[in-house]
Amino acid sequence: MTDPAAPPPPPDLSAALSLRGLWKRFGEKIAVAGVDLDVPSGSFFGLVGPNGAGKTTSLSMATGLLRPDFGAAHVLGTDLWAHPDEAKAMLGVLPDGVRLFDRLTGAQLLTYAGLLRGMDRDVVAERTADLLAAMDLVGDADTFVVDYSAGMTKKIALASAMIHAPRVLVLDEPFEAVDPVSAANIRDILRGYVDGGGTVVVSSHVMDLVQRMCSHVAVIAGGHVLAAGTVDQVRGEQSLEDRFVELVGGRRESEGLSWLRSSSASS
Ligand SMILES: Nc1ncnc2c1ncn2[C@@H]1O[C@H](COP(=O)(O)OP(=O)(O)OP(=O)(O)O)[C@@H](O)[C@H]1O
Repeated sequence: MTDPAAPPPPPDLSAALSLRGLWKRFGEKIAVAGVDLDVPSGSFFGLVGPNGAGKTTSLSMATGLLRPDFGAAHVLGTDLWAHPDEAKAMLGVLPDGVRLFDRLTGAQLLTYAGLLRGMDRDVVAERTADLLAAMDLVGDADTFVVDYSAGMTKKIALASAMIHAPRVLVLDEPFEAVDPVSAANIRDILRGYVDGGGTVVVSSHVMDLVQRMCSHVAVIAGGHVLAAGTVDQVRGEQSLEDRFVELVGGRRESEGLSWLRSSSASS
């Protein structure tokens, strides 16, 4: 946990993402309370934490979607809030609760994402075809995104985040609503991306997936980082899930819901 009085250490300019002293308050609610975090370049980094822990708020501030009240974020040594264009060119982001231009078809949306990034039209066409194939969306390339299922929408949003071949991918819950075969395909794509020198940051509630897939993990709760390091360092001799529960606490006895048990229903 960060001592609010202590100045944060200087950023790690070699890290893919280096967050220092990030704070965010919404009205009375302090969502993020002094997050310091380094995501090593070339890592597959999992961000885990209970509901409302501050994961999405931290990732939004780390990727230029939300301005912090205090603190700084560096992307591969570039100060995000001082040089947003330069830093954002290196980032691919799958935000939480994606809102897309859904009156476009899947193919049009990818083309639009590539052209917005200033890419050459031929390269965009080639990558659009590759990404549609990789995401198993070729058959729905000409369907409007508004008519996509939740999992298909997640996949086309992920493809949009990748079209400019960013050096760092930041993905908020990328596997939510995605079917197991597509999830396995996406995991393969992400592993290949990391093997090729990219860095992936994923937030997830699925501990087993993070333990299997990620090289590094940070546990965040109450707006603070409780533990961070390699997955083995953080989990020690336990499973990541057990370690998470130990760090975060919060297991509740369900006695309070005795009225929900049919055997005790009397009124
Ligand atoms: N725009 C907002 N206005 C007010 N409160 C907000 C806003 N965004 C987030 N919060 C609050 O900040 C806290 C952290 O939210 P955040 O979405 O970052 O959590 P999270 O760890 O991503 O949660 P989850 O796992 O449930 O997605 C929560 O208490 C949330 O209610």
